[in-house]
Amino acid sequence: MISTELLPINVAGQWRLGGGDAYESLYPANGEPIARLKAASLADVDEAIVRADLAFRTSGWAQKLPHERAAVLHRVAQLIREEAEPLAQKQRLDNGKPINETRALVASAAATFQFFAAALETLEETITPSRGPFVTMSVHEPMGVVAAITPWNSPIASEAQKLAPALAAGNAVIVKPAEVTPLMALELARICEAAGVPKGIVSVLPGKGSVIGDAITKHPLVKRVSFTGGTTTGKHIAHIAADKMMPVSLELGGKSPTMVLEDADLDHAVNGVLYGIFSSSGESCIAGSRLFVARRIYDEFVTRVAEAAAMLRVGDPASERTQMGPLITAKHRESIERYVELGVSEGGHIRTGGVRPHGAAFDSGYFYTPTILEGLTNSARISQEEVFGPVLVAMPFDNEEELIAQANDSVYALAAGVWSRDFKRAWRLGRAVQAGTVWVNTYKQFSVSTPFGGWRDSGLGREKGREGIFQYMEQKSMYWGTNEQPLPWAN
Ligand SMILES: NC(=O)c1ccc[n+]([C@@H]2O[C@H](COP(=O)([O-])OP(=O)(O)OC[C@H]3O[C@@H](n4cnc5c(N)ncnc54)[C@H](O)[C@@H]3O)[C@@H](O)[C@H]2O)c1
Ligand SMILES: O=S(=O)(O)c1ccc(CO)cc1
Repeated sequence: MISTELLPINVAGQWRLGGGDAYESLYPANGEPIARLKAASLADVDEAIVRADLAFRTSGWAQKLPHERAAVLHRVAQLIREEAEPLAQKQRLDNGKPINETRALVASAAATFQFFAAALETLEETITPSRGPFVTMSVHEPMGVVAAITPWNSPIASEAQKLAPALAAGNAVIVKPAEVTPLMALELARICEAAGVPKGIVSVLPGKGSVIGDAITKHPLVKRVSFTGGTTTGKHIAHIAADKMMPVSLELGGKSPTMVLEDADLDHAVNGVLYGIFSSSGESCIAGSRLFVARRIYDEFVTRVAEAAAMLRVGDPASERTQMGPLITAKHRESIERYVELGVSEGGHIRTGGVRPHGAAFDSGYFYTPTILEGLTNSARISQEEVFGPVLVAMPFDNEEELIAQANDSVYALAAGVWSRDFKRAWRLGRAVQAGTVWVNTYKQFSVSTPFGGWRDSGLGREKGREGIFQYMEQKSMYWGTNEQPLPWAN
């Protein structure tokens, strides 16, 4: 247990107990409580947003010069790095990911603050070509209060990805973390305050999405929602946003295809496929959950992937040797088990996995074995729906045309992988596959300077990259008259 005391939440700079129901955050590896807190109430939501709006207008945060705000964000990055190990351990407890993964997420959160601090300092507004007796320019203004709604699967990284550009842009930010993983957002708010972000500019309101997230989205003072989570929730938020004429960005689900061609470096591809689906226990939006393998090498390749999957070290997230930890909750594991049963009822057979691991070490946590299904087509429900767990569907293909048709036959279009030594084929497939991100001869690599987002049901808008900061700003075109030529009605 991190603390037996009820943890305070952050209502526009006031650290206090939430007004909602008390609940416990559980360690997915053993189901034991690690923290207790009270969720935000609807009154907390309203108070946080009204006070955030006041802080936006009066704290001076939005008026700071870019290099001054950037200095604060650089300090946030530095403080995250100074506290990296305790943060990683806390996130391990909150979310159950293996410690090596939580360390990488903490490092990426620091890098994200550093990147947006640098982006802010070097941001250029544009003077546009004039077409009259005036000087024209395009500038950007902060929006006011913006909301960041995040899922449970990569807490500190998802929150940093929204908080850093939104703060860089000069806004006040309401963070609504997933109910089951509230700790990292609270830690980031504490660090932002310590680094010099004025009180009231960051709030953290944990609680049920359908209540707290909904109220935040509908609030008239909230000028933008940046949402990461499931597609159904994202569509619901998009409807609310349409009614408010509010811009949204939606980072949603995926069912990403990985394509392995006959000429691929198979050692490399086996590792890439395993990492793509089984890292983070498959609880990853970009999990490579549909594997298409050239028929000529299908048996050999899938045998190698299945043998390696069965050898993955599933277990204690605290151990540096662990490759796959537990799933997030007992309920989520049940949903994955139902998907595997569905796959079997649709005609699939389990090549490996498909069970809970046995042994005392696993009894009270939410563990599941790396699972591969074969014998299914791309139109099976388990090939079409996001499982969000360690379940791979493997399918052979006969030619490129059929491969692309199947890879693109999905409501999702978030990511894709291509494995081939033939540059021309890899280029052709990489350009033909419909996805927000394509990895060629690698998978699940990220750079904060490269935009990320999905097509179709995988989302709207892009995060990261220098342009990511503009999501949180309104654009303004300015015309400066030069008085060289009178307006038509001049007297
Ligand atoms: N594309 C990406 O970048 C990306 C990254 C990570 C996860 N995801 C997706 O997230 C999903 C898993 O996360 P999840 O189960 O937490 O998703 P979710 O949609 O259930 O919840 C995400 C967040 O939205 C909140 N929420 C729920 N209902 C809401 C409502 N009506 N109004 C406002 N907020 C609401 C939740 O409390 C949580 O904070 C998967 O589909 C995964 O693919 C996408
Ligand atoms: O693998 S995930 O944790 O789902 C994830 C989160 C965010 C991003 C965007 O940088 C990519 C993958």
